[in-house]
Amino acid sequence: MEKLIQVNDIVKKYGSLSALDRITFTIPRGQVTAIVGPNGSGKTTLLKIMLGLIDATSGSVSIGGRPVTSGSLEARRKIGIVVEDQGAYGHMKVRKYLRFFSKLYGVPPWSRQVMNIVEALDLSKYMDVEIAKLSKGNKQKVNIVRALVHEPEILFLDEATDNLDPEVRESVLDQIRRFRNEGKTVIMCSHNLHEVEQVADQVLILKFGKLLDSIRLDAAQQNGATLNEIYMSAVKEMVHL
Ligand SMILES: Nc1ncnc2c1ncn2[C@@H]1O[C@H](COP(=O)(O)OP(=O)(O)OP(=O)(O)O)[C@@H](O)[C@H]1O
Repeated sequence: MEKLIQVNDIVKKYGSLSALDRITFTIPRGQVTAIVGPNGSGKTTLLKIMLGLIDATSGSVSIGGRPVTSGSLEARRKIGIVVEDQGAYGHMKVRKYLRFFSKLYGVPPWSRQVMNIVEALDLSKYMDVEIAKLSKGNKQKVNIVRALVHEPEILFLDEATDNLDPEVRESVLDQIRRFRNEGKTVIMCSHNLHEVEQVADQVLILKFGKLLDSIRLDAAQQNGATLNEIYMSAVKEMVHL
């Protein structure tokens, strides 16, 4: 498997708090990696460092062999990001918003692929509605389409299926599978282990900023273990010293 992302000995401190404590792992190209762990275990902090949105206290991240630091714009063109509540553009109608982001990335709006995603997420009927007036779930769907307008190579999702009804959640999981089947790479944080089990190849378990385990799901499944069992035993064993 080709290594795409290398995370090496990352430490992130907020004052005396170690939000991340010597985290090292690799992410293979063309696979789905899920980061799971209890609230406050450091998942979002880790994603932000991998994206170059914040700097680590020490350690390094590279994507495709190139170091990521805050402000490394070149890497960002290859990346799509879905986080909850991207705020700011609420006054825009969905159509204008998506067109705006296509322009920003210098890609033509309404490629067949983008239209397919709009349809798959059942967003067509909301194209002329202001984003501020959409339900949380529909806002999140717009976030997902926006993250894909420039056809990125790598998709980062932070709790992306929160607020989605079961049917739409399933279509988002389908989009993740489709993306992966095109040889692209997905990194997702989620509290929903059932969902993770359906789409992930690799699962990283964090607690108190430490990486407790890195699991290949196909191997775990061959051994008859469910992700829920593995997760519960890992997080219960780990106590804060
Ligand atoms: N800007 C900040 N300043 C101070 N502490 C922070 C900051 N951002 C995060 N933290 C702390 O770092 C730790 C890890 O937070 P993080 O948001 O990465 O966890 P998480 O695993 O994503 O949590 P959740 O599952 O609740 O979203 C927490 O203790 C959090 O309070």
